Amino acid sequence: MIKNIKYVDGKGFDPYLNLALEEYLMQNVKENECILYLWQNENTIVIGRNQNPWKECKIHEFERDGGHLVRRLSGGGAVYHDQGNLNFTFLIRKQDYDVDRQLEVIVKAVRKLGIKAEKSGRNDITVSGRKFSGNAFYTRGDRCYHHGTMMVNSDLTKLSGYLQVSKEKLKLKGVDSVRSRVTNLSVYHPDLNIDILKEKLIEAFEEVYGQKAVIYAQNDLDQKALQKGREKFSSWEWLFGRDMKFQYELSKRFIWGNVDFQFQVNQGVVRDIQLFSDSMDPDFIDSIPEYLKGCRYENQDLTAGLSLVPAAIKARQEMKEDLVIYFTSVEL
Ligand SMILES: Nc1ncnc2c1ncn2[C@@H]1O[C@H](COP(=O)(O)OC(=O)CCCC[C@@H]2CCSS2)[C@@H](O)[C@H]1O
Repeated sequence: MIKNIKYVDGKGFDPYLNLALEEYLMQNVKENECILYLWQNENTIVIGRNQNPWKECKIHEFERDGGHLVRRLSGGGAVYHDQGNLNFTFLIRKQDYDVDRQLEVIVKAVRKLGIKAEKSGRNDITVSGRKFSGNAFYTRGDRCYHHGTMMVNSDLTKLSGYLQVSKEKLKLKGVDSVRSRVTNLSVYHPDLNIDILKEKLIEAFEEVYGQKAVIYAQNDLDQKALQKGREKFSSWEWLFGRDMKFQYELSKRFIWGNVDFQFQVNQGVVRDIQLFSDSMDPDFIDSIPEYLKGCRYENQDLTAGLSLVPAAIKARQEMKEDLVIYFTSVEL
């Protein structure tokens, strides 16, 4: 039985620190307590725990434009966050975990604004058939969380520009583009802003749980533990070094011929590589794989590997240069 409800007002916009705080709150949630954490990220793509970042978004373009990529603990798909999006997390012990009750808080808050929100499918909340909130869930031992997004006035051009959603997935959802699937709450309530939404969420939280929410004392937080969490969430290993076997293919036509690369990447590192080419210099092509094996599957490392390939003959020098130039900017 929930006896205490608490509220955490997220302060910064650093996605790695925010996720560290979310995990910390989960680890520290007490029995009979429900914590509602409201938070925002700046310009971030959050992928699900088991997702392949290279497949889900245009990482290089996004990071070049100042975006942050984050992998969360919960499963599900990739979502885009900016300061027009508010995230909520309910942190709670397993015996009191109740997704319907938690969702009631969200739906009730939005309905207070005169917007007809509805739960839809496995993890969406929609208005007029369009998604403004995606939800995901996580359990560790007897601690759980349920979190979700709420788009108030997010930049939908960026959202659909950086996320790469497969045609199959869109078809499955019965839409033909990412953009047509989502919406902002401000479309239905032009004066809406994040502060008003927060207010309504707290009101609904108190009504659904039948008590006053106490503000969670943030000055008692263990800063060391939070920094450690932040390091984990921002580490290369956590983001890319997952134990996933996958294959990539790249194709490029140069003046001197066509090259098809097939990469086997595991834990972010090229384990195997095959090259197919109609080049007139097969020995040169054959010499490449051993220099790329063991590189990280990222432009800089692959380019560094390629630059070690010996190419004494002038024609080979030119081929090598073409390849290095190609690998400095190709979208992996
Ligand atoms: N911010 C946001 N809100 C709602 N829907 C979004 C958002 N960004 C993208 N999308 C749409 O959802 C699908 C992915 O839907 P899909 O159902 O695959 O995944 C999710 O919903 C996951 C929600 C995770 C919520 C966490 C809460 C705190 S950290 S992230 C994407 O292709 C877009 O069409």
